[in-house]
This record gives sequence, C-alpha cells and structure tokens, in this order.
Amino acid sequence: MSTYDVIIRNGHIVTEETIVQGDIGIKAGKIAVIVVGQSIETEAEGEINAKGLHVFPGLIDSHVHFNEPGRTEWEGLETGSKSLAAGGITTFIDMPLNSTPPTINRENLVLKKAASERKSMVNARFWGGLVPENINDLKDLFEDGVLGFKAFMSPSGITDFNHVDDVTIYKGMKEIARLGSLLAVHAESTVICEQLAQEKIAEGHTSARDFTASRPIISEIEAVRRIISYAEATGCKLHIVHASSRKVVEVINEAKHRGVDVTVETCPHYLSLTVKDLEEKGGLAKCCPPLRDESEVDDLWKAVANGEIDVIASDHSPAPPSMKEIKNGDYFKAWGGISGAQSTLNILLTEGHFKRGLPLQKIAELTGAKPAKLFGLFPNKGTIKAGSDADLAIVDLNKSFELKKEDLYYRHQQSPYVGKTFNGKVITTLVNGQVVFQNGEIIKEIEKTV
Ligand SMILES: NC(=O)N[C@H]1NC(=O)NC1=O
Ligand SMILES: [Zn+2]
Ligand SMILES: [Zn+2]
Repeated sequence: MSTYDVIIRNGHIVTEETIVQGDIGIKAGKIAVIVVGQSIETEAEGEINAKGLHVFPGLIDSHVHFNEPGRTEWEGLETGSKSLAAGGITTFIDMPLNSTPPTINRENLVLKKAASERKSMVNARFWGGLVPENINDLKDLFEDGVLGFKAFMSPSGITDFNHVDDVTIYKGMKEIARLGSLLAVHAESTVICEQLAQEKIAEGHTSARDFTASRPIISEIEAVRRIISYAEATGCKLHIVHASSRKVVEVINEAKHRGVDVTVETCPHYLSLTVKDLEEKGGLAKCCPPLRDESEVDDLWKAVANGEIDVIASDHSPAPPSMKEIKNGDYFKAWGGISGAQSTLNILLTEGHFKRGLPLQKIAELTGAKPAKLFGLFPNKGTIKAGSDADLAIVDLNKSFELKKEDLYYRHQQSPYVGKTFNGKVITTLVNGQVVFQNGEIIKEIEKTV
C-alpha cells in the first residue's frame, strides 16, 4: 500500500496567507503532507502534474438556492453540484428557501440532507430558515447541524417562506444568540420597495431602470441599520448577504468598528454586471437587490481590496427560462435571481486578479478561509494545510475561454455570463481527495457523507 492515494506535483499552492510551490500528498481524503520546494519521493496511484498550475483551496459557496426537494424543475442538487465541481467549488451551504418544503424545521432538514447525500458530488451543508412561524424550531435545526439561520426582511418571492416582522427578528435573534449561532439576512426595506414598486407600476413604468429605481441603495442601508440595531440589542451574530454597494458596506464597517459582531457578503454579479446588463440581457440579469451602475461596481471592488468584504458567494438562484423572460417590457414580473454558481472563481480571477490586481491569496480568503471560519468549517475546509480535507481546485491561469451555454451544468443552461471571456480556467477539482472534474468533464459521481 502506497503512502499516498494521490500526489499533486509542482503546483503553486495558494492559501489565504501565501503562495508556495510544492507537492501535496493526499491520503484517505485528507491532505497528509505538503512538501515545499522539493518532491515527495514515493509515487501514488493517482499522480497529478500541476506544473505551471495554481492549486486553490476548493471554494466554499455559502449562498446557493438548489431548490431540491420540491422545485427541481428550477435547479437540483445533481445539476447544481455538478456546476460547482466544474467551477472549482467543493462545498456549498444551501439556503433554506426555494426548495419546498423550505428548511424551517427538523423534518424538512432531514429531507434536504437525504437528497444531498444521494445526489451531491460536492460537500453539502445547510442554512435553516427564520420565519415568523418557526421560532420554536430553531433549536432542533441547530442541533441537527445547520450552520446558521437565514431571514428575509422583505418578501422572498416564495409563498412558503415568509419575511420576518420586527417581533420575529427580536425573538429570533435572541434565540439564535442563545444557541451561539448566527443570522444571515437579506436586508431590503419592504416599505420602500413595495411603495416605489406600486408607484412605478401604477404609472406604467416597468423598464429595467424603473425596476432598479424601485429598490434603491437607501432601501438596503435602512434595513441594514435596523437589523444591526437588533444585533446590538440581542448580541446575535449577524451576516448581511449580497450587499450591492459600498455604501451599504460602509454602514456595516461602522458597526464593526463599534464592536458589533457583523460580517458582509457580496456576489460576483455586483462586481461584474450593471443595470446596463439588465437592460441588454433582460431577466437573466435580474436580481434583488438589483444591479447598480458602473461606479458602484468600481467602488465595491475598492471595498474588496480594502478588506471590507468578508465573503464572496454566488447567490445562485435560478428559475426556468419562462420565468426569466421579460414579458411586455415588464421587469417587475420576472423571477429575481442570477444563475452564476459555476462562474464565481472565473469572475474573481478575470475581473479581480487580472483586471484589478487582486492577489490570489485574497481570492482564497474570500471564498475559502473566511467563510470556513465564519460558518465553523475551518481548518478542515477553506485552506490547504496538513490535516485539512483534500478539497482542491487546480487552475490554469494562462488559459482563457469564452463561456458557452453548453458549458453550463445547471438544470437550465442560462446565465448572464454566457458569451463572456474568462481568464483562468479550472482544470481539475478534487472533493475529499477524489477527482470529480477534469479537463472539462465531470469524472464521477462520488459517495457522499454529509
Ligand atoms: N428567493 C430568492 O432566491 N431570492 C433571491 N434572488 C435574488 O435575486 N435575491 C434573492 O434574495
Ligand atoms: Zn437574498
Ligand atoms: Zn439568496
């Protein structure tokens, strides 16, 4: 029996801290050894030549909606997890909504886990929901392993996942604080968004820019300020998802400096697309909060470079093509949600590293070490260290490609990124030491333990 099952040779090994060149020896799904500057002398059954390539910690996508069980005509665990494998993502944390039933109690979590065990090719973890009806279920969900809870401050678009009122926020956050967990929040103001939408629709103003104007940045800022005050009152750890603007991030920064335990996520679409894309690509580029303008994109990159963003995740929230169509020019009706999970690393490399000089270590931090630390997965996941799980993405930074529909593993081969040229290509993805994707092919379905 050889010492290692797999040896990855001569790669540039990227972590949140450094880039070093060396060999990685993998045994029983874990990184057994990292030898820097020289070779591992024995041979393994699986030899991977990574000369000239970069080895990243497999990405953690802490924000996906895979819709299974119950809404697999939108997306599923098999198709969703294949797209992640193809994108170098080795762990996802699935949101509690858009599947039906939603993950708001113990029974529903059991269904979610069972489906993932059968169908996911990457590591699956789960968010539980906080809704007005389930305060008494939070403890069960926590005990059964959810990594945190998720609430909407404005309507979620899904009838079986209600947004929270102030009392639910207050009681829910007290309970989540007591459990020692955290609350992730979709923060937009219901009052502002509903009023502005009503006015626009009544006037017959339903264009891309009308939709965007109905969900202004102030709506995020107001909701973020409000939820931060509840975090301060209850001592509940808070995570703001999908900040669309640095102006929102600034509010969170101020709170951090006051000592509030709050973190912030942004998404690749807010870092690479604008309201112009919404006009040109239609529903494919519709999301909530909406895409902003070019100057907001630039400012958000400054926030990334400046260490003001904690996590970058996809918020992959797909729907069937018919629901993404803009009918009669009405941007209010189409489903809001971007299909993007496969492209996170591509966007960060192309727009961040190559265009703006973002260090590779920073990409590894935002998509690996930081989410792993925040959601309790570190150091098993999110970094490359002896003893960590062998979840790895091997990338050729010298390869460019144009994303084609046919490249997408989603249930529906659609994405606002189709047609975009990316610099840097994922060559091989390993999950728990097994190759799941190589040279453009999904290699094999793996047996999963969740
Ligand atoms: N329900 C759901 O997935 N909503 C997501 N879509 C989106 O664009 N923003 C969200 O929060
Ligand atoms: Zn959201
Ligand atoms: Zn979401």
